[in-house]
Amino acid sequence: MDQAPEVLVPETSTIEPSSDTPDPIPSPLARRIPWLVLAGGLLLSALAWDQSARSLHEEAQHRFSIRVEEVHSQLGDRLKVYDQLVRGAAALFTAFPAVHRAEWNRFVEGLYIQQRYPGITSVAYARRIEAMRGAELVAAMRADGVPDFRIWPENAGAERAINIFAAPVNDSNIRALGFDMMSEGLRRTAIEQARDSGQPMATRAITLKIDEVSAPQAAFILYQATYNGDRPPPTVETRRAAFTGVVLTPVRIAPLVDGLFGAGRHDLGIEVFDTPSADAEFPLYRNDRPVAGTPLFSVAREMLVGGRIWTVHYETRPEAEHGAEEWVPEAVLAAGLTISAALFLLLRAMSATRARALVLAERMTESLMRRDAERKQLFTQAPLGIALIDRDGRMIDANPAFARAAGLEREALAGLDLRLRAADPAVLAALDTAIRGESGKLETDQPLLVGGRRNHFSLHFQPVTAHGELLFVLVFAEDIGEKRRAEQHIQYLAHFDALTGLPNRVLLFDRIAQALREARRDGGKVGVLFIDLDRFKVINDSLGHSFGDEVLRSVAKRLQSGLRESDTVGRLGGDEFLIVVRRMNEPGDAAAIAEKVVAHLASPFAVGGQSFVVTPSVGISLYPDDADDVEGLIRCADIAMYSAKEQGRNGYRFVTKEMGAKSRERMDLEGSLRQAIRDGELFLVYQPQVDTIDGRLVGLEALVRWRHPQEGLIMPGRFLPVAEETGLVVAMGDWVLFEACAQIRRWRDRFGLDVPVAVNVSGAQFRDGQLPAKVAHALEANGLSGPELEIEVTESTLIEDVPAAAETLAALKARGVLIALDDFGTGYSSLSYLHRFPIDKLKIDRSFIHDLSTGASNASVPRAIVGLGRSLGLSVIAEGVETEEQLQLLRDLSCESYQGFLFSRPVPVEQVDALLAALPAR
Ligand SMILES: Nc1nc2c(ncn2[C@@H]2O[C@H](COP(=O)(O)O[C@H]3[C@@H](O)[C@H](n4cnc5c(=O)[nH]c(N)nc54)O[C@@H]3COP(=O)(O)O)[C@@H](O)[C@H]2O)c(=O)[nH]1
Repeated sequence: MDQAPEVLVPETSTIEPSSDTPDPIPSPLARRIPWLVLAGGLLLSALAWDQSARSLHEEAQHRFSIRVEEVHSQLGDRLKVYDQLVRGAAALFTAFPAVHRAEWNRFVEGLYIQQRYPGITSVAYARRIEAMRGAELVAAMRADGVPDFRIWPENAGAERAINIFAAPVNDSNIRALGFDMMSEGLRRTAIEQARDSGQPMATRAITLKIDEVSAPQAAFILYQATYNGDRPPPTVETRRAAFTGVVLTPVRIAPLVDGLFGAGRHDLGIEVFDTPSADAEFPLYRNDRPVAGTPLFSVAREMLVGGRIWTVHYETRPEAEHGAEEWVPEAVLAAGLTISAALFLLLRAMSATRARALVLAERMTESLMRRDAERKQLFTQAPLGIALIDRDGRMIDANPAFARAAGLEREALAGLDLRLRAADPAVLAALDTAIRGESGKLETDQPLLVGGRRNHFSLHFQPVTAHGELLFVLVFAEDIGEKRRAEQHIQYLAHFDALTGLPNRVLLFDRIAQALREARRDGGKVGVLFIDLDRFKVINDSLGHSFGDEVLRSVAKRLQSGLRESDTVGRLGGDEFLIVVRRMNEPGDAAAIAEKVVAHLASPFAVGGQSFVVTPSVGISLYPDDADDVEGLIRCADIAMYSAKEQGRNGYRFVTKEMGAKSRERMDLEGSLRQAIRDGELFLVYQPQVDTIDGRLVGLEALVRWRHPQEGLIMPGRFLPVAEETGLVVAMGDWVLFEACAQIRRWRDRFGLDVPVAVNVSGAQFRDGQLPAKVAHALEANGLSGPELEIEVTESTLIEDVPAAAETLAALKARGVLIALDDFGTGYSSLSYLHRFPIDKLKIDRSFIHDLSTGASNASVPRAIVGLGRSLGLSVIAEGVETEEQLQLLRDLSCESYQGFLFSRPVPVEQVDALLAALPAR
């Protein structure tokens, strides 16, 4: 079985869960991973944010430094330009000492100071004069076109520097003309420094004269001294001596600094201090009002301006502290947090998904394993044989049931070529058809495989394909031998009698019908013989059913012997048999068979160590003489059989028209009896039982009669057999029992009756199981205690089922009633059972009494019965006593009581009334 495909299964029947099934619950580490990732993510986000903020800070600082450097150097450059300006202007005086005012004005105008030199209000020249020579200067200036020129202030020092040129020409600069620069301390100091150094020198912060009135603001004046001669004097003394005046440029600081920035672009805070200075805390310039709080960055740089040291404070402006990337750290942080949270959620979800996937995987694995194991179990334990055959007809695998069905070892089946080994060619054909893709079914009574077990099999061939390709052929083999045998048995039971093996009623009917068809077609007669065994009921009841069954089997064998092949003997049921005689020429043929039947049964039967004779009563009907259908023929034969019985049994009769009428009467009787019970047509008569010696009344026997509305009085001998056959005897017996008890009540009330009244109970009543209850009810309903009533039961009834009979009698006895055994002596084994029954009285059957008088037998039986009764303490009564002779014999036998026509026939109630009334009071 090595080459077996996936469907092959090992011999296993248990389903074990897999040990390597993954744990569906995530490990603690796996559960922590999302949290670790979250913590790591938060940390990295914080670090990234910090790093980003730092680099942004450093970048801002770097930007600030560069910007400061840029602004500071621009400021320095501008001041140097101013410096160059005054130097250049001074050089003009060196080259042309007699510069005229108009030339000066043109020179300055050519400088475009307003556009190029922010903050410079004018480029002026102050000439040094001695105080005494002021008037000359005034006269010369006025002559030179400045009519209002005057020197101011008037009370000046010995040395003066009078502002004679101031361009560009405007009102302010014109007003500044004549101002003595040396008259004011700050200016004079700067001028003297400029004179002595030969370098441009600046005043400390001042308010320009031109601004004093309008808008005071910080300014300084840059001075450059001019000297006589072509070259600058080399020493202080020579410079003082050659000093001719100063070029000066008043510079408003605010425009100077503001000019460094574009319009409205004060990205830096700037404060310019003139240091060292007493007013250092008051800046020369501040480009904006101070803001609350500390700036992000600030720096102080120094600058040499006209011999003075300026300190310039730079600081970041709030609006410019942060660059365009200010959002970056927050964005980095936000992104980090978002990514961390997303990662966390993703991992959590993945962890949960994984857990769910693991659970799902485990369930699927378990399910698959279970299904696999179930499929294997199904295969190995299936009661149905299953085999897999490949496309070449070779056995791939087979389950144990198939091996059993084939009658071979399972191992021996592997690789077996079915084409060579199939026992039945039909199996081979079905296999080939299945290999071609068509399923099929067949039944075979051959072995599945050559050399295997022969049986009846049902086979189903099922091709199994995938994508149109044949994988293998599944063969299902069912051993239907049992089923077939059961079906055959059922068939047999349906047509044959289980006890005797003879055809039963169904088959008999069929055979008669067949014979009738033949006779109709070919002509001729059909005979039906209805056989009933005489007194078989007695055998059955007294010796037991198994004994009776054995007798029936023996009878069946004898009936079969001597019959023609074409004739059929069957059993209708009970002790009734039927013989169908086909192709009969004349009635004598049937008579001959009937005689043969009587003759065959005549010799004694030996059953169970006993030898006895069974006689038959045979009724014969003929087709087409008596009836032309099955039912009619059987009914006629049945009627004829009854007639044979009436004629003394052990013989045969052909059916006659009169018999048919009698049979119909019998059926009519059944219907009428039903009605009689219902309509109260039954009544009781009573036969007295008297003492053999003195004729004293010792009891009464109730006997049923039927007053038929049309036919008058009908005796029980006529209707009781019908009542017993139909079961009506139970209802009838119930009525008799109750009516007798009611009569006892009446007689006791009227006449003080003190002898028991006997009631006959049939076998059917006794077997009913309800008798004790019914008796109890009848007694109670009529206020009787029990001994007033005597139950008569026949010996054969008791022997039928001894334990049940003993139980019923015990129950009756317990209720107090008396028990009499009727027809005693006619039974077969009565004596052996007597001691088991609680009996009070034995009734000697009237046949023995009759025989006494006729001399047919001696008195041995009545004597034995009387002796038995005495020894068992039972009273004994003889029935059917008709003559004095019989009575005398009974007296001789010491039989204590009797009943019979000699004393009284059964009489109606009224006559019993008279009898009782005549009795002497006791
Ligand atoms: N289950 C029941 N069986 C009953 C009932 N009533 C009667 N029977 C049985 O019917 C059989 C015939 O009874 P019957 O025709 O009433 O005959 C009885 C007597 O009339 C008859 N008898 C009495 N004395 C004589 C006689 O001197 N000579 C003579 N030839 N016949 C006589 O005997 C019958 C009583 O027999 P037994 O019961 O055995 O004492 C009969 O078997 C009845 O038992 C019933 O209600 N239920």
